[in-house]
Amino acid sequence: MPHYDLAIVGSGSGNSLITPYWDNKRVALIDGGVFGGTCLNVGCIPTKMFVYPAGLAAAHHEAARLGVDLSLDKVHWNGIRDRIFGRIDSISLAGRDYRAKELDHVDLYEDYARFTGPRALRTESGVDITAEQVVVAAGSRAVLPDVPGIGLPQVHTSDTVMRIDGLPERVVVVGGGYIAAEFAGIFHGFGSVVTQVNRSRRLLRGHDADISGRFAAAAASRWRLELGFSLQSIKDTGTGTVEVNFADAEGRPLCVPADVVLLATGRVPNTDRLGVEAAGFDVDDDGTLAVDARLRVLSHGEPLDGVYALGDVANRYQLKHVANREARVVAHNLEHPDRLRRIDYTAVPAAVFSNPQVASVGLTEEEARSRAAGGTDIVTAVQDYGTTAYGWAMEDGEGVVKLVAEKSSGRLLGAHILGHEASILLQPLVQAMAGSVPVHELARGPYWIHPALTEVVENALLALDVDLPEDAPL
Ligand SMILES: Cc1cc2nc3c(=O)[nH]c(=O)nc-3n(C[C@H](O)[C@H](O)[C@H](O)COP(=O)(O)OP(=O)(O)OC[C@H]3O[C@@H](n4cnc5c(N)ncnc54)[C@H](O)[C@@H]3O)c2cc1C
Ligand SMILES: NC(=O)c1ccc[n+]([C@@H]2O[C@H](COP(=O)([O-])OP(=O)(O)OC[C@H]3O[C@@H](n4cnc5c(N)ncnc54)[C@H](O)[C@@H]3O)[C@@H](O)[C@H]2O)c1
Repeated sequence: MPHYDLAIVGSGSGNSLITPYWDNKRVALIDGGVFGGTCLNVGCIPTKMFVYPAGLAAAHHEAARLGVDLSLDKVHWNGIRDRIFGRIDSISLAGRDYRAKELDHVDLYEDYARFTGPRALRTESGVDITAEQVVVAAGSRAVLPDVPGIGLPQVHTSDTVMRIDGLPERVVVVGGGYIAAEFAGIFHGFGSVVTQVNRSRRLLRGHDADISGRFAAAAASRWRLELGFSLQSIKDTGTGTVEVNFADAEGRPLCVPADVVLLATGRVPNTDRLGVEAAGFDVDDDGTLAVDARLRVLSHGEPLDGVYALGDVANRYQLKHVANREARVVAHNLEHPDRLRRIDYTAVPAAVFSNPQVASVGLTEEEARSRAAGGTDIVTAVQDYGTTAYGWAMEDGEGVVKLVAEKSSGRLLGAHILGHEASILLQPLVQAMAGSVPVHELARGPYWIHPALTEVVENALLALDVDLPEDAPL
């Protein structure tokens, strides 16, 4: 039975753990899927490679408002698709070949595996592996509603929809989260007729209510949006298209014809496919592997030495920058078992690369008010892009920055932005929250470039009614 110094399940964020430290040791890297995991192959990277040209294609809508006539002549979907995957597939393949062929100390098992003990695994093809230390980086997968027609060839998840042949004329997007928002933006930008249908009445749940409300209004002004409808069935019309059937809480039906259906109804951690019972690993209520602050997997509430988990299988964020940070902590802890470091989840930001973009960090207004200790005053500021010079230049009537802070300390508790380049505008606010820079220092300390769009962030900070110390910058 092969025995390793380190066994890693999952070649996404798990791949980065094979540092030079392991050069003279034996490492098993196990992945039954495409080498490189979700972000590279079917997630962050290809989606954003579609988002960018879709944004260019959508520019004619905005240009008309500004007195510039543009037209969208043609979208070469297959060309765009082949350019994107020509690049991505070769990166994945090169990574695979490097691990499989060029590194003598690494064995790549291209197979799914299940645990038979806390440091023992069996691959699907029956190879038993043991290791001194183990990392579970097995990610998550799309959940599919159990309805008739789910297996039709017109029905996709984010794993397959980016590879379809030809730009579909009519797309139905089912769901109201990140993935639904991003793909509705992509297909709308390219000129497909998009219908987005979501079960709950709120899009981008978990976001600040003002922002999700504004996002829903923006979405409804671009594509057809139906809220409060749950998917019932998908029917083959026999002509190459489908009918997508929904019903609301009262049973009222909604039927939308489509060439392509995208199911974006959430993702679940792959914990259930790992044999966690045999390993004795604890699982949290949300299905993620239970870990301590040092990212050691728990068994009966106690951390297992040398057994770590990271990424979507172990956290509720489902974000690549979180998985990457966790991978750095785990890499350190594997190499320094006597000096274990803890993960810090302070100020984790997220962005939805839809049209418009949404970005946020920290608490929503509702969360801040419900969590505030007695006597703590919560203050908010809402600043429209359209109130700043750059917003005038854009004739923007949609973008907004919303900030949430503690009045007495000037501590920024949350920042929520919707609009052009929201993900970039958010970053100084993330920096401030991570570095505990109070609102008055961030607003009045550094110069803010005039008349850049960042002035909307500066003005939102200045508008927050926080208590100023006497020596606050002017
Ligand atoms: C469409 C889409 C867009 C996204 N966009 C963004 C974005 O813009 N920004 C962002 O921050 N995040 C984004 N995400 C989320 C991000 O991709 C994930 O959070 C991140 O990739 C998770 O990394 P991971 O290492 O945990 O898992 P993965 O990268 O999924 O790696 C897990 C690997 O484990 C393998 N595996 C699973 N089970 C087993 C087993 N039993 N045996 C062997 N191998 C196994 C899988 O084949 C897979 O390769 C997006 C996700 C999707 C789906
Ligand atoms: N830019 C990014 O950072 C990015 C992009 C994509 C994905 N992600 C990550 O991937 C994760 C998964 O994204 P997601 O959008 O699939 O999940 P999600 O959980 O955010 O959204 C799922 C949506 O589907 C709806 N839904 C569920 N069942 C339904 C049904 N039967 N009929 C109609 N609607 C239904 C829900 O109401 C919800 O709005 C996110 O949590 C996110 O962290 C991140």
